[in-house]
Amino acid sequence: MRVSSRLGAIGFLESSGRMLRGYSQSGWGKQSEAEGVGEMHSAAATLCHHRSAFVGPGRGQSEHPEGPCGSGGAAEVHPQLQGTHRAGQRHAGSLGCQAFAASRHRLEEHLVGLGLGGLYGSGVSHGHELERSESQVPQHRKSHQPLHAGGGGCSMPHGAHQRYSLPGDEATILELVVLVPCRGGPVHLAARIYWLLADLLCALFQPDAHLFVFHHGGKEPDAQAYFIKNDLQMYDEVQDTPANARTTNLCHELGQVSYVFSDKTGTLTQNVMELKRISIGGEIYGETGEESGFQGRAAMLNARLKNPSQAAAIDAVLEVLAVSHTVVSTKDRSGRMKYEAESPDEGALVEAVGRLGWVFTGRTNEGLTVEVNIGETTGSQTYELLALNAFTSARKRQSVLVRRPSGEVVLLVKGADDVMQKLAADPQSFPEEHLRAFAKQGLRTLVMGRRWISEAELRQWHQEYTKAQTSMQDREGALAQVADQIERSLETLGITGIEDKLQVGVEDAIVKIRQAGIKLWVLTGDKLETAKNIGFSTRVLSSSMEILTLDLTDRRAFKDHLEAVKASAEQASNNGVTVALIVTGHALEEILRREKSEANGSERSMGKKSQPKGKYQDLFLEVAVRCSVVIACRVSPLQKAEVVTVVRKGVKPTPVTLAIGDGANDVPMLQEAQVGVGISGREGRQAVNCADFAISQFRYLARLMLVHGRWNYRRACKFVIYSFWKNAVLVRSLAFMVVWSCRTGCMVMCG
Ligand SMILES: Nc1ncnc2c1ncn2[C@@H]1O[C@H](COP(=O)(O)OP(=O)(O)OP(=O)(O)O)[C@@H](O)[C@H]1O
Ligand SMILES: [Mg+2]
Ligand code: NA
Repeated sequence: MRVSSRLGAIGFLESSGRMLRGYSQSGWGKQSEAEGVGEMHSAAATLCHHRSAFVGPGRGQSEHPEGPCGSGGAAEVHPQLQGTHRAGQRHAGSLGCQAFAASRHRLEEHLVGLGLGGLYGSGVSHGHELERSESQVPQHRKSHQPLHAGGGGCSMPHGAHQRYSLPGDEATILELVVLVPCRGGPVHLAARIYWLLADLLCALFQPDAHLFVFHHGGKEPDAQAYFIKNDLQMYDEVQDTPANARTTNLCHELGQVSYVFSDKTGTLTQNVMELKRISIGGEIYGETGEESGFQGRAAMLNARLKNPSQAAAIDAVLEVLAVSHTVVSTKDRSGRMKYEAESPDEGALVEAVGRLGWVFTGRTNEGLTVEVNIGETTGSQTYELLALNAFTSARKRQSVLVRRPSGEVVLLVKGADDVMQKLAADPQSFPEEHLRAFAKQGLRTLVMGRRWISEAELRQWHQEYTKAQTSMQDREGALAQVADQIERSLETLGITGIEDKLQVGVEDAIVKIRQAGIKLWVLTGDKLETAKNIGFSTRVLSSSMEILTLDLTDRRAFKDHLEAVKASAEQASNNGVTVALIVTGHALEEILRREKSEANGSERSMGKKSQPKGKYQDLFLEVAVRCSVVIACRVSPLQKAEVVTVVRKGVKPTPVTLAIGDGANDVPMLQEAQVGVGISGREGRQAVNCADFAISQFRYLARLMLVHGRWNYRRACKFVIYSFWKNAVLVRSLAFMVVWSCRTGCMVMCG
């Protein structure tokens, strides 16, 4: 098709209605800009030399004094014009595109006649140009179709060619040619369009990495957490508990952990307690061995018969075990006693002592009843419960004040060896040797004691006890204080050795964790020897290690002691020997003891904001960072948390810490570490409820950190990079869009 004449400009009015811009199509991005109708003509004139030409109206009516807006200019068709006509391509822009060749005044008249003059401007050429082109048009149709009204979008295809002649002036031809800007042919265009669209689609339809990784509030299901929850290799069939991720946004932290703080009892061990040995009056009954249960029954009964004083000592121990506890009993259908204990130690003891002839049968309003079938007084006995001083990890002991069936008032106590030694009436005759023997076998030890209480003391003390019980603030502290008043000068009766077997697979998990270069700290409320023994059997400690012990024997010499330990740690680590440190609760207390601030006035105002450092905190850390294993024993729940804080804040660069525990005494530690892992064990759900992850066996920790943690961390890293890329792509496609559409905002599409 030959085209006789046309205009060459693209013009539009900005929404203000004032500014007119004409854009040249000579190469995209190149533009000539003109303001005002008058200048549009010159803009159009320059455009005439180029193959594409548009006249586009702005939206709405121009307020320009010269009338309808518009632009354009008549021009000769560029020789290439015909080559660019391609059917099937559309200009889908928001501008109406018209090209006219006409003489200006006639066109204007005509457009007004068509009712379009207000909306469409016209670019016109001079008649002589038109005349010349007319001769090249062999045939023209008359057409009075209205042009696209409204300026809201022209959907005429590329190459659309319409002619108009003005009424009564057949010689003047309006010719409308819609040209889609294109350079380089259809393949080029198609490639560009494809690329642009693909780019935009990529950018717009990618899931947003930010949203995915960082912006979830904990309850939303998260893919990473899903993998953890559904990992069959972390599912405990026996207890029917899968792993659980309670805080989903910590999943990737699992892969960066460099310090693990672990509890001992119930975390490394099963928390399935069994009484194995008892020391009474210088004699040890029972043995540790493969057979389950207490094996010293026969020997004990024998000793009872032979020696009356030993018999009394044995009865006294059994009495404490059967009466001083918080166990609740129920009878099952077959009439057998079943015990529910908050403390697994107590459960095991009550169970074992029942087999030795002191069966705890239950609690009533009056007190607790015991079925005795050993010794002189047999049958059901009721002990009136006068007071209960509950066990706490800080007190490390528990006692009951009871009135025996025979009428005497007695305080029955059991607790950790070190506190019981302090409370003993005669600390010198404390059976330390047996204690050490039990602990070396990895047994948990408890010491039994008692004191006869006079009626007068009972009356006076009980008043204080009732007051403390009803105190409105810090009741626990008040109760502990009154308990301290009565728990003193105890007669030491005996020691129990309770076995708590290691969990399956703990050794392997610990070896893996240590091979990964992760430092392992075991923090336990249990005593040093027991902890050390468990340390060896879990392979936390090994005989090739240099094991250093930090205890508080003399407060004044403590600094020198610490310096000496530091020197040996340095020497050993320089020689390539792995160093392990065992630190006691007393030593930790001294290390973390805060020095009184010099300016005592400002002490309060400084308050919690800047907690002063512990006295020997830095020195201790210098030792601790050289050790790949640290065992802290006889630590209180608060100290467990403080140790985590010291490492978190003191070690540089700041490490990611993970704490794992099962009991209520681990809760502060779990909350202090960045990642808290609870073991859903036998000590209630407190630890699990405040943990970020819950597993049912220690051995799953290795998989949680080394497999899931690593994967999660890698995924998170990829998402971050992906997110950067996505945004780069988005901006890039917009940038190309701007250039290619000549800043018109018009999208060129295949149609
Ligand atoms: N019910 C109890 N009655 C009396 N003393 C107890 C009782 N339970 C524990 N003890 C003593 O108190 C100590 C501290 O107990 P705590 O619960 O803080 O730690 P743990 O259970 O020994 O160890 P871990 O911190 O590893 O769980 C125990 O080692 C034990 O000697
Ligand atoms: Mg405990
Ligand atoms: Na525990």
